[in-house]
Amino acid sequence: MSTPFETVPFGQRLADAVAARGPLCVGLDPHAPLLERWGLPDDVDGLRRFTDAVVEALAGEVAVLKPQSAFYERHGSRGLAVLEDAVAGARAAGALVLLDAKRGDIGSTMDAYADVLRPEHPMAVDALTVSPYLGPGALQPAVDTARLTGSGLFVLARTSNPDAAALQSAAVGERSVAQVVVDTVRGWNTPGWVVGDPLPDVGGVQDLGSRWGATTGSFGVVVGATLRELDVDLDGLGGPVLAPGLGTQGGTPADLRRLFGTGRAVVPTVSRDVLAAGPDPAALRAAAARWAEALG
Ligand SMILES: O=c1ccn([C@@H]2O[C@H](COP(=O)(O)O)[C@@H](O)[C@H]2O)c(=O)[nH]1
Repeated sequence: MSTPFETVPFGQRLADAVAARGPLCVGLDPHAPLLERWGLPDDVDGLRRFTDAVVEALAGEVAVLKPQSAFYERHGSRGLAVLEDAVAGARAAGALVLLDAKRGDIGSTMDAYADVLRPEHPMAVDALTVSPYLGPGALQPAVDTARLTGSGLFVLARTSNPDAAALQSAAVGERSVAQVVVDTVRGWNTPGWVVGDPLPDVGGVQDLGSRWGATTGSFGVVVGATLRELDVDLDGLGGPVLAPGLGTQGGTPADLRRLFGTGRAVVPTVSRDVLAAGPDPAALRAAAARWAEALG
């Protein structure tokens, strides 16, 4: 694929969107019980009506929309067509689109997964969630594509599900798995660093480039708002933190402040707790506004 580029990198576009609209990300998770609650059938027609309603209500309001790919894939190619239209519609209305697909594989396959970050892709998105389970180096093709196209990645580090620590807090030498992930992403946000290089020395500078602003990098991590304590060191990350787990999974705005304080570039993301307010567009907007205010 040949590729024209976003002239402004994802990290800067995200910082600009947050400045204009606040940091809230709303997830599109059209699971069957939710469609039923909205009075919609669990089929492609229901999926489209749900998705159009959420995009219509929120794409002009929130900084980021995060469609969960699984809920579209389960409806086959027609479900993916709904997702393609939603991504285009959301971006046209000014929201950044983070595709939550948690991709991760060996290099050649990762390269293909990363094509969704190219502007000429039928579902071109601004950023993608990726899984580091095959090793940080396996994600390099996605990093290269993101750099080339001015898009972003969020890497699973300390996820919001209750049993995540069983793997993510396991020790690799002196660090946890999650810390290796965070440190790798810190490297990606450092110009010139490649996997295998010594980690950049942040010299004790907290949040070097991690606050919103011109220095926000395009590579972020996922750290759940459900953690009892922040057991990874995010200092000097240089990029944003996507924080899921709010609302239905039990995380609260107070948890977010306890874990991350106020000085980091955190994107809190809420799906079910906002979507449950639909299908009325005003009610959806009000639910998102309530979260935005509580998180403010
Ligand atoms: O650690 C993670 C990473 C991603 N998710 C995704 O978020 C939504 C669930 O959001 P709710 O606000 O709880 O409805 C879903 O798409 C997950 O795959 C996560 O929950 N935790």
